[in-house]
Amino acid sequence: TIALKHGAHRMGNRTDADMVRWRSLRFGQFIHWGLYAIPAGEWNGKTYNGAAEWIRSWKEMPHKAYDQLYRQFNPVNFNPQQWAAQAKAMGAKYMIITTKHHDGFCLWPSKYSKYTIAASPWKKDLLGPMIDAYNKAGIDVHLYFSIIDWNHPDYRASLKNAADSAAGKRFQVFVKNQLAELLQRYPTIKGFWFDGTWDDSWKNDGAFSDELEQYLQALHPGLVMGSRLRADEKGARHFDSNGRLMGDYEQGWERKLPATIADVHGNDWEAVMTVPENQWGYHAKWMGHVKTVNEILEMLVKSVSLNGNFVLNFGPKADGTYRAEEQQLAAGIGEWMKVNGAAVYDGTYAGFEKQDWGYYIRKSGTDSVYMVVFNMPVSGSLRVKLPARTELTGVSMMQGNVALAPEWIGRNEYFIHLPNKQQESPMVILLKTVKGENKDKGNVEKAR
Ligand SMILES: COc1ccc([C@H]2[C@H](O)[C@H](O)[C@H](C)N2C)cc1
Repeated sequence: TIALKHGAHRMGNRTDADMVRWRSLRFGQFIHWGLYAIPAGEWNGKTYNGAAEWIRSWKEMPHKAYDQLYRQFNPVNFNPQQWAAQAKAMGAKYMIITTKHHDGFCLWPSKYSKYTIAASPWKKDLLGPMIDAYNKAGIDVHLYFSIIDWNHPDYRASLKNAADSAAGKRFQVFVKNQLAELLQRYPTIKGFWFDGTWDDSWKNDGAFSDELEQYLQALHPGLVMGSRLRADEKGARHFDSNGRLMGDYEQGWERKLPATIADVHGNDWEAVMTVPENQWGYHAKWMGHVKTVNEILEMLVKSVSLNGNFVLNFGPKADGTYRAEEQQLAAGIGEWMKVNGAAVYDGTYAGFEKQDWGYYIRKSGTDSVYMVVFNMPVSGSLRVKLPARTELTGVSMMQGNVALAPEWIGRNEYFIHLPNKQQESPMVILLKTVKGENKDKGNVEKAR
């Protein structure tokens, strides 16, 4: 291995209470909200085909015009209690809110910037009421913070000369001050979700990102921060130059999921997902495919089956309301989670051989294994192959707690014959297992 001062400092996952909690939550809500919701992907009658929150980088959008939008930001229909109730009904257990996106506009009245909500017609802090409402609803809050800041005069994508380096140093002080300010103002937040850390100015100062992580942990012990914050002193990001994960979980799964358990290398990880193909902030015209309830449920269940968290993104309008598609999606997901959430919360990789019908999820630290069926076989019979030294002591449908009698079909394999092959939504079956020898057939009958 290469000697590193600013690479990973920990082998293996964190095991402290704050990380155990983060891992148990499994399902989060991302919220991208800011000035970009005003143009909403359109300007001067033209539609921007990129991500709405990046419209300032569009050649048709003059920077000056974008930078004046704060004068119009007045979310008169903002209702944080309603937002929290919607998230709770959906079954989200944590929420990540954009404190400031790459445009640098702060949703809180930061004393380190003039480009904040205090300068808008709304004037008042938006983060505090949100954090209070979500915490009251029993939902943890994490803060998204973009290092890239298109508004700040000292931001540099790369440091080309002494003047750049001086600006870069001033900018690092600004970043540290704003983060400390957020922790001081919002002491109940559980983590930071860093973004905009791909520019050379950041990548080439791994030492700063390392010191910043340690500074924030010292200020707020237990804080959960993903790998996106970090570079090592050789410019390696997420994974250091020895291939070891930096930060508390792998944070690279953006609009994509790992395929198999091998892809996650035993690390904690989290996937973040948009409802359309690539829109985080509110875009008036969603183009292309909009994901359905069952598609999102499969991504959530697959993530948990591979030991990860899944976060679904919402982009509120400039007035503080949600578009109908997002409201319907939240409600539909919530309906399924109300009945089947036990299979998701506190879920982990089960250690069973993957089958085509869907995913296994083990309730953390127990012998209870859930089968979440997405692909009903034409036979209506679900194949289960038990891992070594595992015996099956009970099988039941989650819905209605109906007992099922599996058929032993040789060695460590069983068929679970389902009475009804029809399925409109993912079906959950609970397997009770015990550690033991894979004795001869029918040990389920004996155990009954
Ligand atoms: C492909 O380059 C990207 C894609 C997404 C992003 C930003 C999005 O604006 C959103 O905030 C997402 C979480 N982040 C990675 C930045 C650069």
